[in-house]
Amino acid sequence: MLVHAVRAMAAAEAVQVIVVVAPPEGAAEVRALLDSHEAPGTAGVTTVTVVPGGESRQESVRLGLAALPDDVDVVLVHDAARPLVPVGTVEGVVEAVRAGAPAVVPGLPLADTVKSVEPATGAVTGTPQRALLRAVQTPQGFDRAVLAKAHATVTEDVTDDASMVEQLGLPVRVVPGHEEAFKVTRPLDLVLAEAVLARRRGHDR
Ligand SMILES: Nc1ccn([C@@H]2O[C@H](COP(=O)(O)OP(=O)(O)OP(=O)(O)O)[C@@H](O)[C@H]2O)c(=O)n1
Ligand SMILES: C[C@](O)(CO)[C@H](O)COP(=O)(O)O
Repeated sequence: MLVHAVRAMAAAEAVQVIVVVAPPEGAAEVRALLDSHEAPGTAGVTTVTVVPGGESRQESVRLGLAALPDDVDVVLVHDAARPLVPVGTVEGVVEAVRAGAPAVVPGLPLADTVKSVEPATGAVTGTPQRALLRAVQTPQGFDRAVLAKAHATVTEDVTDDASMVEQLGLPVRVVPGHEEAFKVTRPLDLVLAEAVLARRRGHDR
């Protein structure tokens, strides 16, 4: 998945530097893995750096940020668990940041109705209006200074970087996400990922 995720990011013309944040004890293994798999279509990529991660997701992002060259002013934070994000989605996020948005997330409308619940009892506490909800994906794009400030300010655990920017009171914009940017988390997701890859290989022939 990591190799596919790196390839997906590298395919975007705007992406010039990739920092892979690896499990601290696995950084050498990750480097070797990437070295043994060429990233085709590395349009504008100049470097792929691997750095050891931290104790938490946020700490790992902070370490990745610290490894970026000084001249990078737009940062994408991507999950290796979303290996099939199409290049158009990546480029859409970059364009929106370059157009002036401090933080940008790709998102899709929901097919399911969502309930909030009391986890201990399962009691439903509300039904948010579905039309107002979006399931957000990665890469999430940021003005670098904004992301750095968010990481220097917010200490509570969050599940995405954009919510840290929300906590700063700055606007976060949603741009169209893509079904193929789904997170490969459950066994069925792997089946779907194989099917998407098989279809893409078929189209390449
Ligand atoms: N020290 C850590 C811990 C986590 N992560 C990142 O945070 C994500 C979430 O980690 P975790 O909460 O452990 O959940 P997942 O492994 O993603 O599982 P789930 O999909 O159930 O959330 C990981 O995938 C990884 O990208 C990290 O970079 N550094
Ligand atoms: C960032 C994210 O992909 C947005 O949907 C998601 O929150 C990541 O969750 P994870 O548990 O860190 O994989």
